[in-house]
Amino acid sequence: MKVLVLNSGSSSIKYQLFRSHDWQSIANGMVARIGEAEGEVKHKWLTPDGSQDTYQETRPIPTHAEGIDNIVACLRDNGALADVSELAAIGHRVVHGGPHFNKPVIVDDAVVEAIRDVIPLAPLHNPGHLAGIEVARRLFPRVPSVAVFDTAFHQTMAPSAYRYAIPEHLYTEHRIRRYGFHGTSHLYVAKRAAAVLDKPLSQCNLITLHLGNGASAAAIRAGACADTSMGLTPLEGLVMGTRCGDIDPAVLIYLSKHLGLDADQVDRLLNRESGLLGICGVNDMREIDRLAAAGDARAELAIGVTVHRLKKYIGAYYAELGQVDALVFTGGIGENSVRIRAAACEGLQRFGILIDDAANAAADARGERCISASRGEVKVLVIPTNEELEIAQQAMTAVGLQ
Ligand SMILES: Nc1ncnc2c1ncn2[C@@H]1O[C@H](COP(=O)(O)OP(=O)(O)O)[C@@H](O)[C@H]1O
Ligand SMILES: CC(=O)OP(=O)(O)O
Ligand SMILES: [Mg+2]
Repeated sequence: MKVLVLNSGSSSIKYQLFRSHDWQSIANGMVARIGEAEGEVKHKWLTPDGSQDTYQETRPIPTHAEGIDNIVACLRDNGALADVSELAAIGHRVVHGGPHFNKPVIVDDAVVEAIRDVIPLAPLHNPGHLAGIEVARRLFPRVPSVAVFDTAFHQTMAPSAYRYAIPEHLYTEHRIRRYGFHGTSHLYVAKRAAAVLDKPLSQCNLITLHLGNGASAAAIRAGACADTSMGLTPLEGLVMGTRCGDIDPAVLIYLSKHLGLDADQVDRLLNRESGLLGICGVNDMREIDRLAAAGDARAELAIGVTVHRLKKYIGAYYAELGQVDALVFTGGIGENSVRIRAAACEGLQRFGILIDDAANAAADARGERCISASRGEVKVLVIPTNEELEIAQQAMTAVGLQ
C-alpha cells in the first residue's frame, strides 16, 4: 500500500508519497504560487531502476483543486501511483488543531468544522489545509484523509506551562493559551533521539530545537511535551526567518498608539518583516553566515540575537526538566549550521553540554549524528527531521493498517 502526505499551504502544496512496507519515499514535489499568473510545478520520483527522475515547469495553477490534480496526474503518469486503489490513506499536515485534537483523526465533516473553527488562531495556515483536505476528499471519496496536527504533541503541557497570565475569560471563552507548533517534527526527532540513546522514549528527557524558517524549542519530559516556545500562534519564541519571536507586548501598543499601525499592519510587520530579515535584511541563514564571515555587522547581529534567544530557551528548559539526556538540533539551520550549533552550546559545560568541535564541523557529515564531546554528560545530537514520514506513519495507524 501507499500513503500520500500533503502539506497544503495558502499558495502552495508540498507532497510526498511513501510505500508502507518499507517506508521508502517514492515521489515528492510541490506546486507553488497557486492563483498567480505563473505557477510553479516540481516533481521528483524514483524510477524502477532506483534512479531519480524529475519534472519541472511553470504554468498557471488557478486553484488548490488544479494543484492536486496536477500532482495526481504526475504520480499516475510516472508510475509512482499507477492505480489510486493502492492508496491506503492521505495524511494532511494541519498546523492548528486548537484544543480539540491530541492525536491524528480520520477527517469527517465534524473534523473539517473543527479545523475551520480555529482559522482565527492560524489565519496563515489553516485555510490552505482545509482547501487541500476538501479537494482530496472530493477527488478520492474512498481514500481516508487523516489530519495530523502540529499542535497535538504539545497537548500534554500542564496548565502552568500553557496558560498566559491574562484574565481567565480570555482562556475560557476565547481559548487564548499556548498551543505550540512543529509538534510532528519534535515528536519525530524525539523518537529518533531515543533510538540513538538506546532507551525507551518514555524514559528520555530532551530539549529539541527545530530551527527552520519557522523555529521552535520543546522541553520533553519522559517522552511527553512539557513546554514549547511557540504560543497561541507560531509567532512566539525563538528568532525566525521573518518572525520576531518573543517581544514585549507593549511594543504592539506602541506601534498602534504612536505609529498609527492597524492590526493588519502590525501582523505583517511582526510575522513577515521581522526576525532575521528585520535585523539584517536577509532571511536565509546560509547567506547571513556568508555575510557575517565577510564582516557584515548587521548579519553578525542577526546571528547574535538568534543565539542569545536560543541559549535562554536551552537554559530555561534545562531548569524546567532538571535533568537532560540530549539536546537535539533539527530543521534546515539546526541540521546544517555549524556556527549556530557551536554558538548555542558555547559556555554550557556546567550544564554538561560540551560540543566536539571536529564532529560539529565535519564537512561530509550527513544524517543522524552525535556531536558532543565524550565527557559531556548531555548528548548533543543532530537529527534530520522528517515530518512527512511521521505524518505518513501516523495516518497508517489512524486507519488501522499499522
Ligand atoms: N548549509 C546551511 N547552513 C546554514 N543554514 C542553512 C543551510 N542549509 C539550509 N539552511 C537554512 O535553513 C533554513 C530553512 O530551513 P527549512 O527547515 O528548510 O525551512 P522550512 O521551515 O521552510 O521547512 C534557511 O534559513 C536556510 O538558510
Ligand atoms: C508552524 C510553523 O511555523 O510552520 P512552518 O515552520 O512550516 O512555517
Ligand atoms: Mg520545514
